[in-house]
Amino acid sequence: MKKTDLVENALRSLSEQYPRGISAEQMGQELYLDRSTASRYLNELVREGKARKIPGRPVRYLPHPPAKTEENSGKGAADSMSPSSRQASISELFSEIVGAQHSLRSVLEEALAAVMYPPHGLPMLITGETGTGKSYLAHTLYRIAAERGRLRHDAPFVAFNCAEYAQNPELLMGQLFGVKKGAFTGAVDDRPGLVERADGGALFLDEIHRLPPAGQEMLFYLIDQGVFRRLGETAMERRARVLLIGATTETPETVLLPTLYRRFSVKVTLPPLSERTREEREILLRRFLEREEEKMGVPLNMSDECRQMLLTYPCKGNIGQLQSDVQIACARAFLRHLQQPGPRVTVTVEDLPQTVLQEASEKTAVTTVEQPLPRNQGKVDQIPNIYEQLVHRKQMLRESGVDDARMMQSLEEVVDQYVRVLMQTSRQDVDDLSGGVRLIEPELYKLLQKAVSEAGVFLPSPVSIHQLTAVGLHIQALLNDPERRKNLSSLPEIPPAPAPYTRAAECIATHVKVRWGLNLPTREIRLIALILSPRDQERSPERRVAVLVAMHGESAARSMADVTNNLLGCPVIHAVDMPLHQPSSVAFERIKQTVRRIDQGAGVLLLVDIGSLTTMGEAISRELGIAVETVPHVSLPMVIEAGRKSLYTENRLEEIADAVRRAAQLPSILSNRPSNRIIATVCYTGEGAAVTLENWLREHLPDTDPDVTVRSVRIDPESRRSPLLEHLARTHRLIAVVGTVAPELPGVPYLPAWELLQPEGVGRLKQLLSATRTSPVFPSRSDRLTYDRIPSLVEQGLSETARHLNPRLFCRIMQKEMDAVREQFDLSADRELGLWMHMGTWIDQWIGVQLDGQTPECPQSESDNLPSAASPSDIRTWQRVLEALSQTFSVTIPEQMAIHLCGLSRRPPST
Ligand SMILES: Nc1ncnc2c1ncn2[C@@H]1O[C@H](COP(=O)(O)OP(=O)(O)OP(=O)(O)O)[C@@H](O)[C@H]1O
Repeated sequence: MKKTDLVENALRSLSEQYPRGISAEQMGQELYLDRSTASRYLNELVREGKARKIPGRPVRYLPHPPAKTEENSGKGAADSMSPSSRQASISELFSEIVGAQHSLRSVLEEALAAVMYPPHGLPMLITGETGTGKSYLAHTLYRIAAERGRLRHDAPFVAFNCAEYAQNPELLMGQLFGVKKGAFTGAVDDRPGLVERADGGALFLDEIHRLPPAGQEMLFYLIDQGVFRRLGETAMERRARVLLIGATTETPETVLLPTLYRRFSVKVTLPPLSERTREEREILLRRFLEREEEKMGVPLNMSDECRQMLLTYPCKGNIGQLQSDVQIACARAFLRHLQQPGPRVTVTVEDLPQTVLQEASEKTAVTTVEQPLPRNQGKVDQIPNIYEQLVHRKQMLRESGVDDARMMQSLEEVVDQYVRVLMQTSRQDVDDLSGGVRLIEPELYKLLQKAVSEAGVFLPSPVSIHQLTAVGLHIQALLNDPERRKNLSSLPEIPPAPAPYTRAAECIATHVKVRWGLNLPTREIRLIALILSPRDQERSPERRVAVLVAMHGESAARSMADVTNNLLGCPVIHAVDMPLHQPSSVAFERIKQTVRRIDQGAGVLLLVDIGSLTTMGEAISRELGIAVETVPHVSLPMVIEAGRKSLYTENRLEEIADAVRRAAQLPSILSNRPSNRIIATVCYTGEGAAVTLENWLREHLPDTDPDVTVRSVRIDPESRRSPLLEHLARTHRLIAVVGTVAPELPGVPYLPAWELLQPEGVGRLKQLLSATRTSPVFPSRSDRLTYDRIPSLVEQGLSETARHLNPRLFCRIMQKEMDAVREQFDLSADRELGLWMHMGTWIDQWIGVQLDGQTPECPQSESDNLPSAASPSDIRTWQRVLEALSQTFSVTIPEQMAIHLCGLSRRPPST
């Protein structure tokens, strides 16, 4: 409805109350417009011939032609407003609403005019993105209408979110309009609906577009004629008078029936937070903090950095999100305060939810890098993405409820580990090239040298080429990879390094900013200082076992090391070649120097071929005081095994040596015997789930297939590839890959781990075995899966694959909620295991999808379309589980999921 129409209608309905005409001021008071605006509209009506002016002081206006006397003109309600209340200004009336004087002024004027419209207000539609304050506005309007006499002072306010029952239209309509006994199965009594409860007051329907067309039509009649019927009744005999306020996040003209849409006389749109002024955002933040402070009963303050971030991050969920982000941050700070009491609670960036940091850094990343970047893309892949690791670790720890001190310690470990990898890679680079630096771009390296030499006068000890290369690798990875720049702020607080190194790091940051426009925040500068400072090397000793291959010949050792490093995708094997003409004293010296250089504090595994080389290890160990374990008769499989095992810091020197000796005895699975059958078990580490599965398969493989070898392999999390797996596929008959992650390996059947523990999975495996077998078949052993093993199996499975979900927490919720499902669907343990993994995997994906700002979608399966539809009680059972998961992980679960799960959990037809 246009404002002039509003004024015209008001002029007509008020003409009885003001028989001598209404002045612009009075009209303004009635409609909460200022005097000049009311006067402008009244004069427009005069020009259009819809009103006439009564000259005098003040000038008055009457409708033209004169209005008919209406019954129930709303006189009582209007009269009950005191003159002073009529004069209350918008900002007084909406004193709680931030923005009433600026961003929201015209919206509020219009909305107020609608609810105050005689006799009982006009139906109104509020649109706006989620969290812009639609519900809040609706409630405030109702309060004003009740306080100012447009509604009874004790009139009800009934709010209902139509999305809540949207998947069950019958239930939704019943909730809203009431139910006649017997209207549908389960309607055992006559039941009034919300419309009846709201009679005489306000009915707020959020997400009104989720009402089915029949419901929208009923609403239309309710607005238009004040009549409705309960579900199951045939005649529109019931009457109710409600002030209807609808709200939607959608474009209403495209989602509402045109009849209903048009029936909303007033439509207002609330602006998103990004369109509100900085001052308004500041007031909102202050107000939310005050509320939290009041709840805590302890003085509260916030660090400047944190405040700044809350005032500037995009905050896609608008005011609602800002409010909940503040609440979460305050709750975390309060928890810390309880553990370490002090005079006040201080909220810092550390307390902010991950989404805030992510959104903030996305924004920074977009704006900071303006210049062309050095390109050395291939090399970036060797550097782990510390930001992603931190985000992941933080989320896992938070969900597991660890305290802040442990969280900090754990994040520091991630940083330490990262610095170690940088240092190790830089050593490799520098050593292998006899002094040259090849992994980082020359321009970047020169710039680092320049920056450090500018600060050099202050440095107590010179920065080594390794340290500088490590810094270069880190910065280069940042410059080349936008994904890393997105999460810059996820670094934890790093303790400051001694001032000279911080100064050197600042110099580097300045040069990087000038050359590439990349702004390195304080934490980044501290990380660089940490790498540069000598203290770092003491703080983070390298703990991996180093592996050295030493062999007679021109290039045998080097080429074995190269093949292995290539297969493992990591430079883990060092090599010393011993040409036949070289005296063994020279070889001894070279090996000794190499051992000294590559030892990281966990010892060196020396793999040699024959002769004098087999005894050198012991002598070197005695001389250097470094643990050296020698394994002779080296072969490629042994080098690969050594490399694989040394990648994990938990493996000790003797364990790796033993594993390598065992590999020497086994029939070589790497020898070129393409007829040998092999099953690879895979996971992201090659050590966790892959090894468990390897053991499981060895135990469960039928005796009829003694030739099948099972081999655990690591899959690279980024590329989902594994050179070793590809190698096995070339050299063997790779009949299946079983694991927690599907590798990129076309043509080889993949069996997810959890499927293997279900009858279908075992069946598939048997088929694969029999299809590739040449000998006869014997029955296999039975699977002894019991219900109580499900949580630990699923936790283990998910911990290999889940990127966002906390597997333990997930299993805890499932343990609590699944009893009802098990009972209702009569689930066997193996089917249930499959369902747990299925759900865990999907929820993990949806959290990721949601973090990317997208909407989760329901998986599809053939059973979804089976004719035997799920019963309401089946759906409800699954809905309860999904609700618990949705709340715990703050993830929106697609509505269809419950039906999808009903399909999956339906008993298989008996055969
Ligand atoms: N103008 C405002 N001034 C002060 N607080 C506000 C304002 N607008 C919203 N809020 C606060 O933001 C919170 C979220 O607002 P609200 O729930 O009304 O948003 P919404 O648009 O209805 O969201 P949704 O579409 O998700 O239901 C409210 O609890 C309220 O405290």
